[in-house]
Amino acid sequence: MTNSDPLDALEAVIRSRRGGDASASYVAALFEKGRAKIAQKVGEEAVETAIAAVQGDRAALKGEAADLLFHLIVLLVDAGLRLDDVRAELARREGLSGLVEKAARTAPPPPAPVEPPPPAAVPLPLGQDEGAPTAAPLQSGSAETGRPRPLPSATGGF
Ligand SMILES: N=c1c2ncn([C@@H]3O[C@H](COP(=O)(O)OP(=O)(O)OP(=O)(O)O)[C@@H](O)[C@H]3O)c2ncn1[C@@H]1O[C@H](COP(=O)(O)O)[C@@H](O)[C@H]1O
Repeated sequence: MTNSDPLDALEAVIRSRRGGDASASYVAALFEKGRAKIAQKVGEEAVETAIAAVQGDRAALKGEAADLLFHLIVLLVDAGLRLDDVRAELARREGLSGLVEKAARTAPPPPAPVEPPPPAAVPLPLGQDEGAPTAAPLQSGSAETGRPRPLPSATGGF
């Protein structure tokens, strides 16, 4: 099978260099140095890419972007990922505006549930003093503890 995408072809070559002769292959030497070194190269190339862009140097930007992509693929391969994994992630995001996604990320948390108000005092019927028996309370107490039970919420409880 032929690789028509140059990035796929490059990924295949990079993959084939794992465990190779570090004295004969830059990629094999990178793998040998380890993930921290590869990640450092990605960081350096990213900074150089950004500098070239800010300086408006299109030729340098093209070269640095190529260096960045190359080292990023080495890092992905070292981490056991494929370009197809990145493509799938980008496809998953297709159609989701970065502005919408960011707004959802920074949305304030929903308000805390409101505690029900304490039960209102039951007014005494006219002519009845405090010592006399009163009407049954709106809220019945627990038979076991005598403490008032919490009011049920409108939605059936918390
Ligand atoms: N696309 C590239 C590619 N892009 C950049 N580079 C190398 O990446 C290095 C980056 O340059 P720097 O000056 O930043 O790095 P450095 O100073 O050499 O490295 P450090 O001392 O910082 O570790 C250079 O040596 C470039 O030649 C690449 N090396 C290889 N490839 C591809 O990878 C394939 C396999 O390469 P080998 O494994 O070397 O056969 C090649 O056929 C190419 O297709």
